[in-house]
Amino acid sequence: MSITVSNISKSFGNQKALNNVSFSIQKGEIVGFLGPNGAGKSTMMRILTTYYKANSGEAEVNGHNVLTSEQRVQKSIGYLPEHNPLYLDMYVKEYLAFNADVYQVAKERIDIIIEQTGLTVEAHKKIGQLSKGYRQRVGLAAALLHDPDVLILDEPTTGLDPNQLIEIRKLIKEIGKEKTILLSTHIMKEVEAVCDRVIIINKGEIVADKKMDELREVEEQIIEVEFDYRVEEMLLNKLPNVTHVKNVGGFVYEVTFNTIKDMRPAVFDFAHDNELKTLQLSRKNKNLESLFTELTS
Ligand SMILES: Nc1ncnc2c1ncn2[C@@H]1O[C@H](COP(=O)(O)OP(=O)(O)OP(=O)(O)O)[C@@H](O)[C@H]1O
Repeated sequence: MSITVSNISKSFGNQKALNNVSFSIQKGEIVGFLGPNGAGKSTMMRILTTYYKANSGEAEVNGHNVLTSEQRVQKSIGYLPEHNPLYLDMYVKEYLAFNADVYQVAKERIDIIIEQTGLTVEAHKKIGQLSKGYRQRVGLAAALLHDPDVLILDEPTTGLDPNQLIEIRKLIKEIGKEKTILLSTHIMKEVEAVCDRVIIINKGEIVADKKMDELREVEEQIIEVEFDYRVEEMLLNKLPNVTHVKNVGGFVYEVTFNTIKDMRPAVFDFAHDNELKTLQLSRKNKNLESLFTELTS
């Protein structure tokens, strides 16, 4: 296992930021750590990076205990903190050289990392002159310099414009081919775009831990349909793969199916066969977004 967290709790004064949190991450996984503001994502990440000490429980990175083998843990981890603090007056290369010194990394690594993170054309500039997207690349480059096995990225795309966002997600996915990544976010689409697995945290507790493939497979489909007249729910229940029918007011019905096949044509044909007119028909998917809302609202 690259990361193992067992029964971690952490309080700040009276406030419990993490309550008995456990999960593990295998080598090579890209895991999204998803939760609303204040859920405990950064706190968990800071415990893994040894910046915070937990009140109870245990955590290991690459088999090294965060309490008893701090330095080994730090060597195993590349960390991009929230808000990516950088020295804006430093040149990109100068900043990476400074980090290489701190980590006692050979200077040759700098050019390799600059290329890997797509910084080559901007490498001669001062960090303060770079766009936010390129500043994130510098943060990622610094986190990767010592070639860690595990990357911990705290909200790596916050504040980026849509193009930069796509670029940085692409880069993270690319890096994820060789590293284990734990990435925090409150954007569900980000998890869908980048991750193999999602761990949802709410109020300091893990409320879901699922593989993205699993989520896609169990996708439920809800069709909202409005007819021009009342229909017996019993009749709608006879449609194939129906799990639930609900009248949501007037002649509007919500029909839930447990199939990924688009059931709109079947509902349309149903109306025709029963001499009803379809006034409106729309399909909603029970995807990660609804799971997140259900578990965290
Ligand atoms: N150093 C601290 N001192 C006091 N309280 C803290 C400290 N760090 C975190 N907290 C509290 O712990 C809780 C969890 O915060 P945390 O920053 O881990 O959440 P988060 O999920 O990362 O949120 P966000 O998405 O807003 O960054 C919050 O209520 C926060 O106020």
